[in-house]
Amino acid sequence: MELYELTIHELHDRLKRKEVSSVEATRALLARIEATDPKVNAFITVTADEALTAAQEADKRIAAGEMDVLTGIPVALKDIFLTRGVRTTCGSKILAGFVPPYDATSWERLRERGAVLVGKLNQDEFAMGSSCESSAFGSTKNPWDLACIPGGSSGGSAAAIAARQATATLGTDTGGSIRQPASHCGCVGLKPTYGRVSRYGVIAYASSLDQVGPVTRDVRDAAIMLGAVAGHDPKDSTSVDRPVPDYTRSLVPDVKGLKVGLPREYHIPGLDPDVKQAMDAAIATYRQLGAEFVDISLPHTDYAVATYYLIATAEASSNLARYDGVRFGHRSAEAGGLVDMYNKSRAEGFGAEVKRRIMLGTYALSSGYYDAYYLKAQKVRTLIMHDFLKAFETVDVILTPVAPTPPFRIGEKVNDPLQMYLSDIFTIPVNLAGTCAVSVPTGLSQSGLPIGLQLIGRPFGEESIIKAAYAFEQATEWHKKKADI
Ligand SMILES: NC(=O)C[C@H](N)C(=O)O
Repeated sequence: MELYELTIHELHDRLKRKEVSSVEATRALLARIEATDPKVNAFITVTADEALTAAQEADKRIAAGEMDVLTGIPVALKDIFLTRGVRTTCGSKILAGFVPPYDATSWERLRERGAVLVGKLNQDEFAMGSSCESSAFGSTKNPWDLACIPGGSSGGSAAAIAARQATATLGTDTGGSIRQPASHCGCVGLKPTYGRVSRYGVIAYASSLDQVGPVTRDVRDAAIMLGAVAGHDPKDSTSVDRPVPDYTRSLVPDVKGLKVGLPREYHIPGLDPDVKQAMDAAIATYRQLGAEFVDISLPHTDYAVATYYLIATAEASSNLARYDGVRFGHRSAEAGGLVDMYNKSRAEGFGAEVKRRIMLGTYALSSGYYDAYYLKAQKVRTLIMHDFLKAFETVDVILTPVAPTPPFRIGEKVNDPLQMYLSDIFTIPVNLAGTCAVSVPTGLSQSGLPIGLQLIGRPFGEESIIKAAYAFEQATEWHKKKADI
């Protein structure tokens, strides 16, 4: 096994036994990035020098016996996390030269435990997209097939894991942005309950939906990363002040008697036959393991995509108002007066998808339309949330596909935003309900591309989805399959 292929817990064991140093592991990953990233384009910025300095520090801590499970582990972050002194672009030209003066809380927590940052990862611009094609820094390719998308918006976070360029990564998920790329790249991706992880220092897209979470090689690593970043942060008033369990204690391969809900509304006509087959096989595996299946209904599912694209765009139009050419980022060189400067800076700095969403959101919030669109969407959101809470009265977890199709080809949906938006049909309701879900590898398509299954838990039920995901992972071999790159 090469050093760059190890999970967090495997590398930790070797570091602990002093078989390898963090500097050696970091060098192995940096060399791997250099060898593979010209093809994959998962990284916007590689922080080689900073990484080696941090790895030396970690080795000192290890030598002094001050070791944590993350000490010396090379990680990479979606370029939406503020990193002090390291350029942070959010995949946008408007922030191309932005160097933040402080760290996001989630990164600060990893850093304090001794994690080593190897770089910042590509993403859809401002996290708006499902394919990583809207980045101003070129699209990321799927390491399983370079002609295909890795998913989005945290496409770089998933591609870097699949290409073995980082031991673990962090992404963000507003409507599926962790789970869908994890599913498309054969990784584990976990979106925690809204409020479980601080959003401080995470560039805001849709603040009532955004949530930070890990993308990893296996479920154990996801549990480790979640435990490290979760918990109350006085700097984010939406982070919830409740104790953080030791999620690794949920790594028990036992689902006997677990009640798993199968929502009837998720049997959509557009479901790809390969995805359907992978789901059927997953259900059979869980049955063999002793889980019980219950037919459930989430009656407002049909409205989820429309509701999401009203709320997310409304919040985005407000959040992105700060990019005005004065406070952050790009300022047009052409501008005459103040208004002209705003207009030109934003016109030059934002890409097409971001502009589309700002316009949609501004329209939905404008007087006369607010009640008809935004307010109505908020009411439907509550109904969707109630659907889930009702379902969780009878089941422990809900099982669904992550995405309706395996990874599609680069360019296939770029000119058809509606088709692109439908990629998140199974993930969006979870964000609207504010609850948690994980994506786990569950098969390969006819053409050998990864497919993921989604396990949805009740609010703050991360332990139950980790347990169910772990049992499945231990019973199958899918997480051991590797992209041939
Ligand atoms: N950001 C996300 O979670 C992805 C979703 N496809 C969106 O564009 O909004």
